[in-house]
Amino acid sequence: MPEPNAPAVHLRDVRLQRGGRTILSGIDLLVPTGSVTAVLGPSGSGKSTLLAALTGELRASQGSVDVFGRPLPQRQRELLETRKSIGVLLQGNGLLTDLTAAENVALPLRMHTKLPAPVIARLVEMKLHAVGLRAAADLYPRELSGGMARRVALARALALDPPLMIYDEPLTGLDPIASGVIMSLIARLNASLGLTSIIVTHHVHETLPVADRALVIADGRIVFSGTPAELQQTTDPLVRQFLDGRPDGPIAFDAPQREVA
Ligand SMILES: Nc1ncnc2c1ncn2[C@@H]1O[C@H](COP(=O)(O)OP(=O)(O)OP(=O)(O)O)[C@@H](O)[C@H]1O
Repeated sequence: MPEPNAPAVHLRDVRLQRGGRTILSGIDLLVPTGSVTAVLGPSGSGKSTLLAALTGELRASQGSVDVFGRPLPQRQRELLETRKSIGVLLQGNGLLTDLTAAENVALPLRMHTKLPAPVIARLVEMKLHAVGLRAAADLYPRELSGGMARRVALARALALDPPLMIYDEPLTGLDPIASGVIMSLIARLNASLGLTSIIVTHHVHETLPVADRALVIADGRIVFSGTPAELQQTTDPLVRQFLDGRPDGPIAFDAPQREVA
C-alpha cells in the first residue's frame, strides 16, 4: 500500500551503471503524486536507464529509490508485487500479434488476478472505453493503425489500475494527429484516474504542454529540473542546445559517451 502523502517517486543521490560504466550519477528526483513529469534529453543520455531504475529492472549502485514512500524491494517476489503498481507503456507497444485487442488488454488481469472471466471481460471493456477503442475489441494488432495500437497498449498498461504510469517514447512512429490524441489521452487519464505520469520523450513541443514538471538529462546528470515555463526561459547553454536542437555546443552529440564522475 502507498504511504499517504508520499511522493510517487523519490530518488536520492542515485548512481546508475550499465556494463560497468556509470550512465547517471548524483540523481535527486522528487515526483509529486498526481503530477505529469516529462523526462527529456538527447539520445543516449540515460532516459531509459532512469526508467529502468524506477521499475527495479536496474538496481542503483548508490543512493535510494523510493516509490510511493517505500524503497523498491530487494527481493524479486516483493519487487514483482510493487511492479503491479507501475504501468509501463513500452516504445514498441509490445502487443501480441495473435491475440485481439481485448485479449491483449486481458492478459495482465489473467496473469495477476483470479477474477472470473465475466469480470475480466467487463474490466477490459472499461479500459478500452477509457482509450476510446471499445469498438476495436475484436480487432487484431495488424488491423489497427499505429495510433490505435498505441492506445490498446495504453489500455493494457492500465489494466491493473496502477497509480504510477511510465511512458517510454509514447509518440515514436506516430503522425502529428495520432501524437496529439495520445498526449491528450495521457493527460486526461492522469487527471481523471488520479494517476502520476512520467513521460520519457524526444518530443519536447508535444509533451511540455501537458507536463507539470520537466527534467533534462545530459552529461550523465540532471541538468534541469523545473516547470515547463522555467524550462522555456532557461539560459543554461547545455539545456538551450538541446531545446534548440543545435549540433554545436556543450553536448557532444557525435562523440562517444565518456565516463561520468
Ligand atoms: N545493457 C547495457 N550495457 C551497457 N551500456 C548500455 C546498456 N544499455 C544502455 N547502455 C548505454 O547507456 C547509455 C544510456 O542509454 P539509454 O538507453 O538510457 O539512453 P536514452 O536517453 O534512453 O537514449 P534514447 O533516447 O536513444 O533511447 C547509452 O550510452 C547506452 O549505450
